[in-house]
Amino acid sequence: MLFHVTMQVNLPPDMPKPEADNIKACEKAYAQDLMRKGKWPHIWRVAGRYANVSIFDVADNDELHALLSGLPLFPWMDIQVTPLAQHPSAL
Ligand SMILES: O=C(O)CC1=CCC(=O)O1
Repeated sequence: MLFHVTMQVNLPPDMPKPEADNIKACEKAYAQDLMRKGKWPHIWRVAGRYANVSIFDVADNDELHALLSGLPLFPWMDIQVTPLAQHPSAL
């Protein structure tokens, strides 16, 4: 199942930089592991925002929730999920 996911990151401005840098490094490693496994085939930066638009390819809602809630940045994210279905005009 494919899901369109928007993640808005809201790190507190007063978080110490070393702590923020460590969380971001953990996030990158976690994300790239899922990308190598084919679970996270697309990620794009939203221009002008600390946000991304991603496509997840997972078995079901429960797998998506498990992957998203495991994100190191999850406690500081607003996440919007849109389930995707086949479009009848798609080739
Ligand atoms: O920077 C972001 O958009 C948050 C993020 C998700 C995966 C990753 O590597 O960074």
